[in-house]
Amino acid sequence: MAIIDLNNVSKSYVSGFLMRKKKAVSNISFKVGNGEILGIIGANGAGKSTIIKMIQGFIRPDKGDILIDNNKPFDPASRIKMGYLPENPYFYTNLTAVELLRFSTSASGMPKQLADKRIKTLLETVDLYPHRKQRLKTYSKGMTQRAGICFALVHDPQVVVLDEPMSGLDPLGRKMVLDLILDLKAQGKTILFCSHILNDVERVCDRVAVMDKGHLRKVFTREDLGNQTMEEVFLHTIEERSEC
Ligand SMILES: Nc1ncnc2c1ncn2[C@@H]1O[C@H](COP(=O)(O)OP(=O)(O)OP(=O)(O)O)[C@@H](O)[C@H]1O
Repeated sequence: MAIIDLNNVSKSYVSGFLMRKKKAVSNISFKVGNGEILGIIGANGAGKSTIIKMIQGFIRPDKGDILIDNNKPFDPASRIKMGYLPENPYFYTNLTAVELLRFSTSASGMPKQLADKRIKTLLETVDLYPHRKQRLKTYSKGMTQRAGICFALVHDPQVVVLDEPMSGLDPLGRKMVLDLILDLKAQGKTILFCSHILNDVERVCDRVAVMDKGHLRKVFTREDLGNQTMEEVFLHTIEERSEC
């Protein structure tokens, strides 16, 4: 059963002094099944974040439909099911990590005892527990990224959407997050994530979608890769299009 379902979705932005319309994504259709991990890869400006923002219900498509477990993205029934890590997480920096996460658990109505246990486990998993009482303004980029991952997961969402989850992380942090993603998969969560780090995508994704200049060029499984690396398939897909 599809948990994330995009059907013929297009989105343009209007910008600049002349208010020119520019297509960010065109006629995108794909589904992510229950318990599946789909990776989206593509060059800068390919339209990955635009897709994620529409799935989150932050912006609406001009054309086409998006359903999250049969509900529209901006429906509260969808929002409560989703956890989201933005490309550049930014939080109110006078909060400590624990205060930030308590804000999310109380907004989602999680009982306090369960919330405290979950906050502790997550902060330990990403190695932030010793820093839990520090204000976020004292965090490094990688620490903020790890706090953002906890914020995305603390209300125990069924659908997890991660925009560049490895951004700013050192090799240890990257491994930590990859293990966390695999653990979420083992729990049966549905995961969509964008990354420029193709090795990471190859390690964890069941299927990979290649975006290029607002178009979905190809969706392939790990088995489809055969002897090729993810980088070879990616470059080949992009080059094929530019030759057309
Ligand atoms: N708010 C906006 N206003 C105008 N144009 C925008 C806006 N957001 C994105 N765009 C344009 O839409 C296109 C797709 O951008 P998007 O951020 O979705 O790409 P991306 O694949 O996530 O890129 P990156 O890998 O650099 O994060 C780009 O041409 C970008 O300039």
